[in-house]
Amino acid sequence: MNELIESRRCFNGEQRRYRHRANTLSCDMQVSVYLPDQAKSQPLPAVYWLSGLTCNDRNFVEKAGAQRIASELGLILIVPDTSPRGEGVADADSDSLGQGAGFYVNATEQPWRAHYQMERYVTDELVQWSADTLPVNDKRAIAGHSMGGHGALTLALKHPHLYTSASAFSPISHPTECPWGQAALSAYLGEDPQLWLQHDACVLLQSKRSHIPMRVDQGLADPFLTEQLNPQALEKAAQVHQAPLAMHYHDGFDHSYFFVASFIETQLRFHHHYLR
Ligand SMILES: N[C@@H](CCC(=O)N[C@@H](CSC=O)C(=O)NCC(=O)O)C(=O)O
Repeated sequence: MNELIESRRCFNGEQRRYRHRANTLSCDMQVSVYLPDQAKSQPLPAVYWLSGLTCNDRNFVEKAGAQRIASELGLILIVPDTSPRGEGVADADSDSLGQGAGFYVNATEQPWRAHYQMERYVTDELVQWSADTLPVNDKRAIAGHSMGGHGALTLALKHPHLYTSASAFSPISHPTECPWGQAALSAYLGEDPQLWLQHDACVLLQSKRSHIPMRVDQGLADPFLTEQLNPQALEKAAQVHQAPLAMHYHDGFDHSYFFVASFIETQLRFHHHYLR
């Protein structure tokens, strides 16, 4: 099953929504896609956007205002949901676990492992779905916010052949050492912290020599800055291991999509430079 379920004119392009059967997740998934008009005459590069806790595929496309600059630059935006969904899919009474909180890992533990395979979904099935469904070329970037910023950085570091560049707003930078990350990684991967290391951008920067250009934007009025996000740990790991990370701090900005909307143009121009 692969259906176009909504299409609306937006700047010089179309804001679409698809529903498709996701075999890796064993459920149906909704994906939002922004398709600039340039795609009518040539295949275009794509930016994959990964959203944060409590989000689905709509938060970014309705709040970030990314379509205007994507239409100018000729970038297709591909925005998946943040977890598997449905009545038969395990859930938790928490904003940071279960539906809306897939953390972009492949769960190995019960009751999660039957559906929560978000790393494989994003890096494998969604890439193939995009090639089969959309006028994409073979250039891709990945970006995200908060939990999705963690996803963008870790998936780019683990799958560097897939992406030309990666960026994040307010990422959960060191999930093995923060409450959101520890709760999710222990549930999805088991209690042994050694099993979590491959899903922490700070650790991946230490163990892999990364050449992928990365940009992070972080608001300094973000209420989650110290307890959950820890951008300084990421900055330090990148410095020590000479990884190409540009960290930008912004006075007065919080964790919301008002912050994302303020700098999404900067991040899309960053990706466009490498995708050309
Ligand atoms: N209530 C939760 C945090 C909810 C929240 O702030 N979600 C953010 C992402 S946080 C990290 O992944 C978000 O994007 N919300 C949707 C939106 O449209 O703003 C808590 O405090 O634990």
